[in-house]
Order: sequence, then structure tokens, then C-alpha cells
Amino acid sequence: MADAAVAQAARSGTDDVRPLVRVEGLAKHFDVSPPWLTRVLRHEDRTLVRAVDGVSFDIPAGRTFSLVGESGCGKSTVARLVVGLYNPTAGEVEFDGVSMANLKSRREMAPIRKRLQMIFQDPYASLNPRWRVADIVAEPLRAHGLMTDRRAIQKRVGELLELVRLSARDGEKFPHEFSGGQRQRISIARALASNPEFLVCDEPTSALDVSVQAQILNLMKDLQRELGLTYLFISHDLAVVYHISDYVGVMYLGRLVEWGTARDIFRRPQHPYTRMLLDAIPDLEMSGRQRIPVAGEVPSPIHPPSGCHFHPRCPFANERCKAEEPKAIATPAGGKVRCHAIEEGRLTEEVVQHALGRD
Ligand SMILES: Nc1ncnc2c1ncn2[C@@H]1O[C@H](COP(=O)(O)OP(=O)(O)OP(=O)(O)O)[C@@H](O)[C@H]1O
Repeated sequence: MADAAVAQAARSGTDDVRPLVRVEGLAKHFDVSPPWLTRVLRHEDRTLVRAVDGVSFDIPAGRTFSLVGESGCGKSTVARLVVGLYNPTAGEVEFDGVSMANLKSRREMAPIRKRLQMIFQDPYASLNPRWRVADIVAEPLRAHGLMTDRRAIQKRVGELLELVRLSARDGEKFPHEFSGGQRQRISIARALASNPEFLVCDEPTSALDVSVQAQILNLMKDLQRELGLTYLFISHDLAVVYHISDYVGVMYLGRLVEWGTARDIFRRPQHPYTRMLLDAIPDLEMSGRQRIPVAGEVPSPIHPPSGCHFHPRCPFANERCKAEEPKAIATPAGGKVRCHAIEEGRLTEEVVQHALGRD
């Protein structure tokens, strides 16, 4: 998508194409109370991990929305909620206008299931080592009852392997005969078998060498163009996100703190946390932004800080930040940010310079 069109789409709050996926107020709290106490504990006394705590975003058809944030901020949990591997504690996921919560039985789920697929980080763990690659790739075709004829399946598997730039003959081999990058190609071929429109990619290149990462990202971009795919892309690596995204959402302790077009998130980050994340990738060309050093580690999602979850690490936090959860406000570029300091106009250039010790 051209930059201008992406910017326009973000400004108006909608893209020029329909949202294929809508996530509204999504939450997932894991009950980690000791098992022997779960029968007697009242709900309010249970130990809950608030992995995801009220996340909303849209993904326009044919675009890539990336979720970024430090380890443990809830990215993978969002990914699993979106494909229906977890039931949400609150909120909902809508796919092509259908609320997933309304799909109660496997039969109702089936037509949607084959339209969305997931690619995982570790291609070693997700491929059965005892199966030939052809059977691995054919498995969704059989599972979804899409094809039964052996010849037709063989032909489709060959096409899928060629789609990911392997050869049809590779189907005869076993996963251990391939490199890490080739195995991720096999995972992608399998994910594409049911002809999905939407792929959720959870750190798909994190286990790979940097040069191989680039090849897989390029393949994913080519496939998106060729097949009109929509991606939800999960990564802690902003350099990777920079190359693949139309939109970016920055997560911190279960919440989105800033989201908008990739261009604006990278060129004009607003939230102090987004700026801190970007500081970790000094080699990207992003002129004109101020760097903010932020210390400390992500607190536990069992007892998240009050108010703005980021306040203990934020150089600009005041009493209101400690007490009150910030609402989403529009950024000058048309994205959204949750930050009292920005809302109150406190994050001026002088304040940032002072935080940097440059005044
Ligand atoms: N099944 C579970 N039971 C209990 N806690 C969980 C479960 N799954 C995730 N968590 C917790 O929820 C929080 C968010 O985890 P999640 O894996 O979604 O984060 P992430 O941003 O994807 O991090 P990473 O990149 O390390 O996977 C973490 O504190 C994690 O320990």
C-alpha cells in the first residue's frame, strides 16, 4: 500500500478497504491460583495473570498489522485469541463480519477455521519429524476435507511447495533434511494449503539467522501480494517489523499504548515506551526524533502497576499517571496513543531535552 494511502487510512480511522479482522476490548486473564485452592477461592481472591487487558484494533484486508513489545507483554496471547486457540475472558474477535464468539460448535467454526491459519516461531517443533513433507503439507487438506483424491492432493502439494520456492520433489523428504529457513517455508506451505485469507505469524523469523530472516520476510511479502493475504505479525524485533508492516501496535503489559501506520510509529513515535523501544534499533534511519532512555524491567502482569502501567519506568510520570488509566487520543499523524503527558501537552521538546540531560 502506498504511504499516502496508508496515512490517509489511519487519519480517517479506517482503511480504504474493509477490515477483515476486528479485535474489540480483548482480554485474557489466566488463573494461576494453586490448584488445591481453586474450589474455595472467590473470583476476586484468585491469582490472575492479566496477559491481555483490553486490546482493540482492526486489520484491513490485504494489509499487515504488527504487534510489538517486550517479552511477556501479551503478544502471543493476542495471536492465540485471534485464531481461536484461547477463549477470551472479555471482548471479541470478528472475522469478516462474523463474531467468533457466536461460533459455538466445531461445525460452525469449520468454514472460518480454514480461512485463518497460524505460523509459529519454531519450524522444528511444528513439523512432525516422522512424516514426509508431502504428508505434512497435505494434512490440512485432509483435515478440512478439502480434497480426497490422492492425485489431486499430490498435485496441490507440489504447487504449494513451489509457491514457497521449494520444489515438488522436496515432498519426498523428511523435515530433518532441510535447513531452518526451508523448514519455515514448509510451515508456510502447510499454512497456505487451505487457501486462507488471514495468517497469524507469531515470531516466524526469530529462530532464524539474519540473512535467512530476510529471505523468509521477502517470501511473505511476495505471497501477500500474489495471494492478497492479510497478516497479523507478532515480533519483539522492530527491525523485522519495520520491513513488513503497514500498521503497528505497541503493547505494554497487556495493553496497546500506541498504534498507527508503520511509517508514523517509526518516524514520529509519541509514547515514551515506543521511543524507548525504537532506541534499541539505532541502525534504522529515522531522522528527527528524540531518544528517551528508560530504565527498568517490565513488571509482573499478576500485579500490574495502577493507572498507566508504564508509569514506574516513565521519566514523565506524575500523580495522575499513577492513578488513572490513560484514554486513547489521536496523534498528530492520525494514530492513537494512551499517555497523560501527551494529552496534557507536557511532552514538549524542552521536557524531552531535559530528560535527556541536554539542557
Ligand atoms: N497459559 C498461560 N498460563 C499462565 N500465564 C500465561 C500463559 N500464557 C502466557 N502467560 C503469561 O502471560 C503473559 C503474556 O505472555 P505472552 O506469551 O502472551 O507474551 P509475549 O509478549 O508473546 O512474550 P514472549 O515474546 O516472551 O512470548 C506473560 O506474563 C506470560 O507468562
